[in-house]
Amino acid sequence: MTTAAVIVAAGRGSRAGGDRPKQWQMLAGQPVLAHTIAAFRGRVDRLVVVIHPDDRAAAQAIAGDALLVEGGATRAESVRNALEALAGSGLRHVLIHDGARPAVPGAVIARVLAALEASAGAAPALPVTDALWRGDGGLVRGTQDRAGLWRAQTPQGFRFEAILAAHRAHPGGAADDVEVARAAGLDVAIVDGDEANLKVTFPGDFARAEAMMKDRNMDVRLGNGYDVHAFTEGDHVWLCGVKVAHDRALLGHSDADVGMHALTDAIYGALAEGDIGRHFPPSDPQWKGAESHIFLRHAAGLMRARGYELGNCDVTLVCERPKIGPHAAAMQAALAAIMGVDAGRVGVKATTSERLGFTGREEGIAALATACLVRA
Ligand SMILES: Nc1ccn([C@@H]2O[C@H](COP(=O)(O)OP(=O)(O)OP(=O)(O)O)[C@@H](O)[C@H]2O)c(=O)n1
Ligand SMILES: C[C@](O)(CO)[C@H](O)COP(=O)(O)O
Repeated sequence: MTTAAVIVAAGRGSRAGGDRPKQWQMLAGQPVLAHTIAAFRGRVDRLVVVIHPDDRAAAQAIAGDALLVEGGATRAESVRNALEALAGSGLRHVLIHDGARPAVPGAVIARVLAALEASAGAAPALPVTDALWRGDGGLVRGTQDRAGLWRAQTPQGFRFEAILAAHRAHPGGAADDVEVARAAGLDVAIVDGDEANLKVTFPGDFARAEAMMKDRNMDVRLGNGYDVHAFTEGDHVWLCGVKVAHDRALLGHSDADVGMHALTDAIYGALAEGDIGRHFPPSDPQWKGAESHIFLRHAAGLMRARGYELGNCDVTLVCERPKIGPHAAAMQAALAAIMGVDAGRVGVKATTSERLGFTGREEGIAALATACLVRA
């Protein structure tokens, strides 16, 4: 395991108003916190959500496999509780994010992760663009030079052991984890933040966050993939990540998983990134006999690096035999795990070609796939 995300959501949201804490109010049909958790799925190896003890039942309903940890009286205490819960698990990096920032773009998370390769800490921020005043009693009393001033956002990322030690040594009262890290002498790189990554703080922020999400959901990309592999002698085939016993095998440079290849090409297609052959040339001997999850994992990684997430995908296998129905659920689960998405976003089905053509004559298997990518 290398990277975890800690999502702090134990506050009471007193400034946001409403009949429940802001992270439990609805936004685009789901609790604020459900959007925040979804933004990190598939991007980190482990998720921790820090909750208030009163919210355990609500949190269990949306947390999936995330670890739930109880928070403290301040944000810093909540973060510390999560870091202590992760201590000793061999983590390299940790991203610490406000549960109240539900519209964090995937590209911001990717920028923080990339910057951590060269720095002990990295955090997104936006430069201050408005003039700054000091005011008192309703009057402007002075001005403040804005040069070099930034508006801090999250996720703030750190080498795990370094930020754990920094929190243990800090006296408390820090506004964020960058302050804690700097107090311990760590360098923190600034990466580009995003206006969409606003923190829901006041009542009007719910509508702003929802508008940001709607704009983003309009950026939809479709890709299709098609692949064929011929039968040869053997006793099993690999289809959509599942080994299926059969009286033939599929012939190919890799493991010839025709369904996974079609899906991988559909994702590359949606990104205008060519096909598997461009990224893993068949002329390169290192890919001989390669397991196809390497290709699909790469396509899913590229999708996230470009700031997209999988809306859904659908694979159709065309063959007379083997029968796919009994394996379809396992295939959905295998593809979903490789791409880091819920199985409900992955369709796998099959058809025969009514004994017509090369699939009908059982000379090989064909596969078609469609992938829908949405701006993360
Ligand atoms: N004891 C606390 C306080 C805050 N937070 C979390 O830290 C994030 C940023 O804090 P803020 O926006 O100040 O949230 P609240 O403390 O809930 O809001 P308010 O100050 O308006 O009460 C939020 O996701 C909040 O849930 C936390 O986990 N534990
Ligand atoms: C961590 C933070 O989101 C950085 O902008 C912020 O400091 C926490 O929120 P608060 O409103 O300052 O409590």
